[in-house]
Amino acid sequence: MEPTTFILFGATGDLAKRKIYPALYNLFIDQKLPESFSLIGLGRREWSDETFQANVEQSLHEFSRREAADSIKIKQFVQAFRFSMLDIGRKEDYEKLLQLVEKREQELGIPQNRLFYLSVGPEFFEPIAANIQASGLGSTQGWKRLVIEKPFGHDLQSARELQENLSKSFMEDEVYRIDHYLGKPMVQGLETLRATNPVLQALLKNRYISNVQITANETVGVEERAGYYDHVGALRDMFQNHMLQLLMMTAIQLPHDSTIDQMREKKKQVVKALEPIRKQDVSLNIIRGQYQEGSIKGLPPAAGYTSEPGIAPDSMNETFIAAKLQIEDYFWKGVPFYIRTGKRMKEKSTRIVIEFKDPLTQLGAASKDSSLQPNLLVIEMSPDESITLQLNMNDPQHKGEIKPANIELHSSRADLPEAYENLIYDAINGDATYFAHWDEVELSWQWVQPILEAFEENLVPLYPYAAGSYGPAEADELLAKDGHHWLFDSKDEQNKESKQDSTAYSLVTP
Ligand SMILES: NC(=O)C1=CN([C@@H]2O[C@H](COP(=O)(O)OP(=O)(O)OC[C@H]3O[C@@H](n4cnc5c(N)ncnc54)[C@H](OP(=O)(O)O)[C@@H]3O)[C@@H](O)[C@H]2O)C=CC1
Ligand SMILES: O=C1O[C@H](COP(=O)(O)O)[C@@H](O)[C@H](O)[C@H]1O
Repeated sequence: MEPTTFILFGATGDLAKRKIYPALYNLFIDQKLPESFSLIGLGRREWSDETFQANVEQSLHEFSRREAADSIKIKQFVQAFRFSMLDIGRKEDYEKLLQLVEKREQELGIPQNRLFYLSVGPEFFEPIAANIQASGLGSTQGWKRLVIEKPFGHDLQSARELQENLSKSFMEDEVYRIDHYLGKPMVQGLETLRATNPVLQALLKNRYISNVQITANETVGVEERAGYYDHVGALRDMFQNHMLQLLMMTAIQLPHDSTIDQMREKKKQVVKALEPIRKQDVSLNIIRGQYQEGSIKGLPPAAGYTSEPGIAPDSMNETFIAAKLQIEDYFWKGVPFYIRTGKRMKEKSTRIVIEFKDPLTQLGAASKDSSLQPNLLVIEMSPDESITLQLNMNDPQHKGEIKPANIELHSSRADLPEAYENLIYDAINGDATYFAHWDEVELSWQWVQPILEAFEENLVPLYPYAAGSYGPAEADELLAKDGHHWLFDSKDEQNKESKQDSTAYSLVTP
């Protein structure tokens, strides 16, 4: 791996301590960091290197997936860390930073490979990129990369403006837009699952598939992020980025071992093929909701959204969204994709469910056997990671009866890398496969824009739902009018019964 200087804006912030330091530490333990690695943390606080290192160490104790008990390893890890005070708007701070970066490069005898990680609010992306360029930090003799956190823009126009400004300082292949869902191991495995298994590849098309459901439900509420979330809502926070990326990763068709360019082109084609939604039709296909007081898993009632600290009492911001989308291409035409995401839901669950058609009904069998459950392929990403195939089998104890059987594959490794580990590793190695390309981001905003406008103009009702539920009843009706229902929820009685009755074959992969 190439020697790297990791320059972290926002080194004193929440994301750095909860995600970035633990990810770097786990890469270090797994020997997946370059041998010559130097990190320079930036913020306005007057921290010495020692205070910075102590804060990093503390964050490992609090947030690392691995117990950070080996004090020798931790000391080795943090000795690469230095701190420099920097106010984003002060040009002279960048000159001081350049001197420190060059000093460290000389001390370590390493080339000028610089990775700038912007773990700061989006209003700072442009001034930082411009100052990197103006100060000479960006004129390296090695490579330079810019890793930026979400959100990338607030709507289509602001995203375009941001892109235009960033492109004055960084080329597109130097920009790594983080979408942490693309770092999740199950998401990264989707393409391989399909491309290397002809049995799945053959079936993943409209001829055999009834519908696809993508869910990212959370039990947490707005937490301490009211200032951010109340201006953003579920549509911008989750749907425009994470959920549409999951849709692209589910729908792309690629040969095994395809290149990054092929993958990006195919992802782009998927969003391009999404049937556009007109502002006046938004309420037909999109349900928005806001959580009210309610109890999750028998705990004391959680406050309603508008009673949360920092939220406007009359806020019309959505904390839930459910949508029906159609991909107008050769493979998926006619297959509805249902997407939903919400806060304060009954359970934490991120999953993709693919429901297969019932060939018996299709072939016009005299009467459909109502005990038959649909075949399902379920990809669970959170809280556990697994792949389940639901099939129908003869119940050996009651001859002639047909029962669903779930074949569940899960990894025996309890310590799978976290999304940030995968993504930071890739950024250091210059592999942008699992980062969002500008074309995808722009097309996603383009598709979402009429929905943003319809919400702003109040053309879509804001349905209340109780905390601890599965969202407003209208989200169920969205599917019911097509003859479907949300699958694999624990309230999914049909599925619950079938699970109770079903034979489970649990396979653990090495
Ligand atoms: N926290 C999370 O879970 C997630 C965050 N994100 C994104 O990550 C980014 C960072 O979020 P988060 O860590 O939560 O934010 P915080 O508010 O916790 O941290 C902000 C950081 O920015 C620095 N900062 C603010 N103003 C200035 C300035 N004028 N000059 C120099 N540094 C400044 C602060 O340093 P100091 O105060 O020392 O100046 C601090 O380190 C945001 O874009 C957010 O949307 C994305 C996904 C999840
Ligand atoms: O990006 C975000 O994601 C989290 C949910 O991430 P997950 O990996 O726990 O599913 C969400 O809570 C947050 O609001 C959003 O900004």
